[in-house]
Amino acid sequence: MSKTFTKAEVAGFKDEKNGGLYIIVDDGVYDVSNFLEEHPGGAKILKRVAGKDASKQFWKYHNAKVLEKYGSKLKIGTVAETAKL
Ligand code: HEM
Repeated sequence: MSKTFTKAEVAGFKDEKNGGLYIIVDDGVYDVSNFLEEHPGGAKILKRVAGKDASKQFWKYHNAKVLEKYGSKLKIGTVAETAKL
């Protein structure tokens, strides 16, 4: 089940009580709604970047193994626009 999202659509998912929390890492969209309590780095930091592109923060604290392990569980789609300025 993979969907294509625009960044604007992902931006709408930043509230636990209102649809859930999505974050963007590179060109992937991850639903971290049910991962908040499980996240070793804490729920607070994920809530802070919810709805946004958190690639920079993600790669600061994790390596590719993290996405290999959790990616299939949390990834719900990809972002349509990948252009970086
Ligand atoms: C798909 C999303 C994410 C997953 C699956 C994930 C998973 C993990 C895992 C498994 C760890 C344990 C350390 C390790 O094994 O490397 C961790 C630690 C951590 N994560 Fe995340 N994380 C995600 C997103 C984020 C984001 C977006 C941030 C920052 C905004 C963040 C900040 C941290 C921090 C600060 C730690 C603790 C590092 C430490 O104590 O050394 N994580 N995360």
